[in-house]
Amino acid sequence: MTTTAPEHLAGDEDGASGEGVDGTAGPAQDLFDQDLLPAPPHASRRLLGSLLAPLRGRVAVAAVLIMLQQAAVQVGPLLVAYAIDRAVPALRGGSYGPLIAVGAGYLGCALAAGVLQYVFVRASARINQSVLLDLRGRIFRHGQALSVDFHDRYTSGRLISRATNDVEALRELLGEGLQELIALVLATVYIGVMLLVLDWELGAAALASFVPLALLVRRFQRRSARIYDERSTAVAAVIVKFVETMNGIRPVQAFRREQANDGEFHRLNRTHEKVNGDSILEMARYVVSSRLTANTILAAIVLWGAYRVAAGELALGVLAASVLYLRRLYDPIDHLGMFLNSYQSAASSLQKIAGLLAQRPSVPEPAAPRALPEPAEGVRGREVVFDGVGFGYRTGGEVLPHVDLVIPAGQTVAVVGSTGAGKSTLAKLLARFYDASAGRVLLDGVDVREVAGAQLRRDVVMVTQEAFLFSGTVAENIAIGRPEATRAQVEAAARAIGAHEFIAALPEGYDTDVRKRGGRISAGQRQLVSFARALLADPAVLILDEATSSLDIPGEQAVQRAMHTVLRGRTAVVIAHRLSTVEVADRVLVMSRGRVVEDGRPQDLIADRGHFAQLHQAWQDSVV
Ligand SMILES: Nc1ncnc2c1ncn2[C@@H]1O[C@H](COP(=O)(O)OP(=O)(O)OP(=O)(O)O)[C@@H](O)[C@H]1O
Repeated sequence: MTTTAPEHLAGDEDGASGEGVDGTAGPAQDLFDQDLLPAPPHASRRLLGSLLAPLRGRVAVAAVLIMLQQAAVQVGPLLVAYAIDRAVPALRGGSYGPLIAVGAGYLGCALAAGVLQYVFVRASARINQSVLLDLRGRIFRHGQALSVDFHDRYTSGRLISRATNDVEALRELLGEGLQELIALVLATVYIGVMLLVLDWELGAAALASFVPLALLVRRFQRRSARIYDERSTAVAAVIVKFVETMNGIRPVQAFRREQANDGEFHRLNRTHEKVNGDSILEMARYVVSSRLTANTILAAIVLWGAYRVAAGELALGVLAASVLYLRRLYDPIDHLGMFLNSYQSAASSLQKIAGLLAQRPSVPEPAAPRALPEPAEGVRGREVVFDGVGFGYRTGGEVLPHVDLVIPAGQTVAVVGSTGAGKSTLAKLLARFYDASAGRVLLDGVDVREVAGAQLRRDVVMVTQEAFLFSGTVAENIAIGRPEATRAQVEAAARAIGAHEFIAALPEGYDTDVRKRGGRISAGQRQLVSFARALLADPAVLILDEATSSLDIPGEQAVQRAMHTVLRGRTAVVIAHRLSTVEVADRVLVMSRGRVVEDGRPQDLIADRGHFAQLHQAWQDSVV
């Protein structure tokens, strides 16, 4: 099943610029439309192995415990046979000893089995919790480590589904299913041996009865594997739709999408329900057919056994014990179905998680990072070079055909151009959210692909329009790029860009939690906070992508004033729609269809009467 609609969410989440929506080729049939991502063979088995490997010792202890527990449980029918064939005749002869021994043995075994089970359940619960803790952590870390390119295509709803629904499926398997299976396998082995020891003919017949039962199990397993794949995809689709709608609740309500969304959600919900129904039906079919088969076999064995008892070939106690053993074997056959259900569910979930974890960042860390040279005395910025850079998003056509550009250290460059011209893309290549498909982006002569991620994030900071705030206080949000900053430094940064007044007016000032009521912060204020954040991070290269677009005129003027201070000495790339922003620039680049079509000082470009002159005129007209 494919869920194309949620892909739009990726664009919305990524940034407010509506990326991916007007992509040239459009994200038609992307592999990422599917839940199952490509993974190397046996990836899920290897994943499970790597999760259990550190717990080897504990797994071994749990295995010994369950073996002992099953041994204690399976002695019961043997004691019954002894009671019927030996203790009862002895009692008739006046000897109580054997019967007392049987009673004491039965009690002792029951006690031992109970204690062992308790210890085993505790041990295996600890193993399960460790595995799940590890797995959830891995999914989260991996999701964070994967490049923006991955998140453009794989929606956050799917990621949530992996970390919740799929981990939960594994929890069910490890929690209950696996314990039952181990107990069942061990019981089968013990009972098989006991039956053969008691009476080899009866034992052989009982073991042969496994053939039809195994065939039934196999058929059920095959069918439920398919159903479980469908089920986990259907669950993910429901989650994706839910997350998409709730994340975009404002546009949903603004555009009256509720009814259409209801319809779509209902459809996905129904698909989920139907797949669930199929799974229950399949289970019911299996339970009925396996019970019928088991009971028929049991009836045949009882008849045959009774005939042999009558003929004096078999002791009554042995027949009774054999029937008890067989019942113990056949009774859990329903559970085996349930176990197989949770096994299928977990196997399909594990495969999806393994597929996710097998993804490698498209913007990898360099194997041998190169340090950026120490800046020259008095220089804060770095030289930026685009050397024959070409780029296209994976889901679209070519966006930047060929860019050659040199920005000397300390220069402020404004990038202007029509919507979709490639301005943000240029900036994102510089911040290395994506890697160029051709050519190189150089920082002080070093290819950004060779710079360690940590250094690059320190040296190149991008402030975007969305101005995302993390949960936490305003001060923490400003200090994100420099957590060691003192409160005085945080305040100084806020003052420098004119954010101090509104922050001081918040209920708890800099300590106001931005996610709590009362800490609600407007779009413009969010931009001021993220601007202060960038200032405090003090990068060598600052990219402002429409960073002042949500500010009102006084707010913007405050930022304009601050910009001169903020940008002085550093290299800055300012993507601007407003004339006022361009005024701070030493140089203007005009982009059209991924190419730099004009490049020069603002006043020179105005004099040249080209694109920029026209834009400039239009701006001036709109201001008047
Ligand atoms: N994540 C993405 N996946 C696919 N295509 C994308 C993505 N982001 C942008 N594009 C496409 O690349 C082209 C350039 O987009 P870009 O955001 O760089 O333009 P822009 O000049 O910054 O536009 P705007 O001024 O509207 O923000 C557009 O056609 C856009 O649809």
